[in-house]
Amino acid sequence: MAQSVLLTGAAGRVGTAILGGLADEHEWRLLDRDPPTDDYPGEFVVADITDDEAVREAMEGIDVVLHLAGDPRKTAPWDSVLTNNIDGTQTVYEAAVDAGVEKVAFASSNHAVGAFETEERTPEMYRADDDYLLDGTELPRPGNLYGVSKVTGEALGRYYHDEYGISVVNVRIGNLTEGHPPIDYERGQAMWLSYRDCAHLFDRCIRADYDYEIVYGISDNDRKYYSIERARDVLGYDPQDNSAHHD
Ligand SMILES: NC(=O)C1=CN([C@@H]2O[C@H](COP(=O)(O)OP(=O)(O)OC[C@H]3O[C@@H](n4cnc5c(N)ncnc54)[C@H](O)[C@@H]3O)[C@@H](O)[C@H]2O)C=CC1
Ligand SMILES: O=C1O[C@H](COP(=O)(O)O)[C@@H](O)[C@H](O)[C@H]1O
Repeated sequence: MAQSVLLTGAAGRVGTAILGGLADEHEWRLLDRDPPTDDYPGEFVVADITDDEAVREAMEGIDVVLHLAGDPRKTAPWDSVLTNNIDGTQTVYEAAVDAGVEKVAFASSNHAVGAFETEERTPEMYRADDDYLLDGTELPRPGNLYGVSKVTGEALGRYYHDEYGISVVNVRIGNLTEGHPPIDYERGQAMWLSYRDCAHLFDRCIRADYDYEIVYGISDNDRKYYSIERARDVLGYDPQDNSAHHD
C-alpha cells in the first residue's frame, strides 16, 4: 500500500537516488531548503529543517519520514553540524512524535564508525583477503565532527523511540555513486551503495516493521567491512549490485 512519506533533503544525491527508484511507489512530500530544479513527485516544501513551525506543518498526515537533510561533508565544522545535523534532527523527531508519525529512517553514515579504520588495519581491511567486519552492534567511533553529529542523530532516535515508541532505523550509508563504484578508491568500493540498492533499501525502511535499528547501507560488494545481515533480516533488504562486478 502506498504510504505518505516526508523526504527531507530531497534535492540532494541520496534523495535523487530514492526518488529515481520510488517516485510512483508512495505519496511524497519533499522538503529541502533549496527549491527543486527538476520535475518531482508529490508536493515540495521549501524550508529549513531547523524551522520548527515549517517542519511541524510538513509533518501533518505523514506515516513515515526519511530524514536525509543535513551537512554531508566529513570536514564540516562544528557550527554547521550542530545546527543542520543535530538541531535539525531533533526538530524532525519532536515534530514527528507530536504528529503521530509511525517510522523515521535516519541517514546516518559510515563516519559514525570511521575511527575503526586505524593505521594498523588499513588499507588491508578494504581488501578481499581481509575479514574484518562491523555489524552495527559495536560502539560508535566517529573520526570527525560530522561523524559525531551522526552518532548524535542515532542517539536522538534511541531517545525518541524509547520515550515515545516511534519506530527508528538508522542507515549508516556507505558511499553512494551513480552508475559505477568510486574509481581508484578501495575504501569507497568496499562501502559502495548503488542508486538502485539505495532506493530499494529506503523502500524497505518505509515498508518493514521494526523497533530501533542500526543497519549498514551498502551494496552486496564482494569485499565489505560492514555487514548487511541485519538489513537483510530486519528490513528484507536484498541488494542487486556489487562493486566487484565493475572494472
Ligand atoms: N551521499 C553519501 O554517500 C552519503 C550520505 N549520507 C547522508 O545522507 C544525507 C544526504 O546526503 P547527500 O544527498 O549526499 O547530500 P546532499 O548535500 O547532496 O543533499 C543534502 C540535502 O539536504 C539539504 N539540506 C541541508 N541542510 C538543510 C537544512 N538545514 N534544511 C533543509 N535542507 C537542508 C541540502 O539543500 C541538500 O539538498 C546526509 O545526511 C548525509 O550525511 C551519509 C553517508 C553517505
Ligand atoms: O557520510 C558520507 O560518506 C560518504 C563516503 O565517505 P568518504 O570518506 O569515502 O568520502 C561521502 O561521500 C558523503 O559525502 C558523506 O556524506
